[in-house]
Amino acid sequence: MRVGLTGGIASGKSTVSAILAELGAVIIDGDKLAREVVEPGTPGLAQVVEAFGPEILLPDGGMDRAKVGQIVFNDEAKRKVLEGIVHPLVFERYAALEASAPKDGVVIHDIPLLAESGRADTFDAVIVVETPAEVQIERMLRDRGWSRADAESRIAAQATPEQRRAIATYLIVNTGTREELRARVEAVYAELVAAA
Ligand SMILES: CC(C)(COP(=O)(O)OP(=O)(O)OC[C@H]1O[C@@H](n2cnc3c(N)ncnc32)[C@H](O)[C@@H]1O)[C@@H](O)C(=O)NCCC(=O)NCCS
Ligand SMILES: Nc1ncnc2c1ncn2[C@@H]1O[C@H](COP(=O)(O)OP(=O)(O)OP(=O)(O)O)[C@@H](O)[C@H]1O
Repeated sequence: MRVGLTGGIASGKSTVSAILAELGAVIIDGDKLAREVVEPGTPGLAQVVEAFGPEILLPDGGMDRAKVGQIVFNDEAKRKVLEGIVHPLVFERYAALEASAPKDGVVIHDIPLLAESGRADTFDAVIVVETPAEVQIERMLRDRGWSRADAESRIAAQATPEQRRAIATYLIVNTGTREELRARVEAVYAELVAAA
């Protein structure tokens, strides 16, 4: 069973995906793939440098993610350029990983931009993790050291909660404790296994 997992930034996707992994699901992590395709020495990073200039490189040859984030979350056209480079490379990786994933059981595709991609209906089910914007912002200020404006610009670059709800088979509202989150994830996983 192929399941999409999505949610806004800092909504709790990675926490949900870690619980699902403990329960036995196979996880394919979109953010991780998006980092791998621009690692030093990759054709992906060469394309990013061609588009954004060598000033987005760190002295060690890696991509300066903070700098690229500052650029693309304040300029939609530049964000589209970056996405035009990274997303096709990520989808290639997905296809390869999917081909080698086990054919039975539950495979979770953690895709931050699933609602934006228009590909939700290619999955057997979609889990949406939802957290109020104010909580997302507080977490970004606390964990990432970003300014409120940085946090708000990331949220503004993403789908709205209504757009995500529209693709949800299972909605996980993450406003309670971690224990409550775990209980809800366990219930959703039991339903997925029953349907697989
Ligand atoms: C701009 C970059 C360099 C910033 O890196 P940084 O380390 O600060 O963030 P990280 O990659 O950990 O992403 C954190 C979160 O930001 C959000 N985010 C990332 N890219 C985007 C985007 N293009 N549009 C909207 N939100 C995004 C997602 O919620 C993601 O979970 C990086 O996010 C990136 O390369 N983005 C383009 C690729 C992409 O779209 N990735 C997301 C899904 S595949
Ligand atoms: N129910 C909860 N109670 C308290 N803290 C939580 C809860 N759910 C998630 N968190 C915390 O909120 C932060 C963001 O969660 P997580 O990393 O899972 O989100 P994410 O959606 O994967 O984020 P990103 O979009 O940045 O990858 C983490 O520090 C996590 O431990």
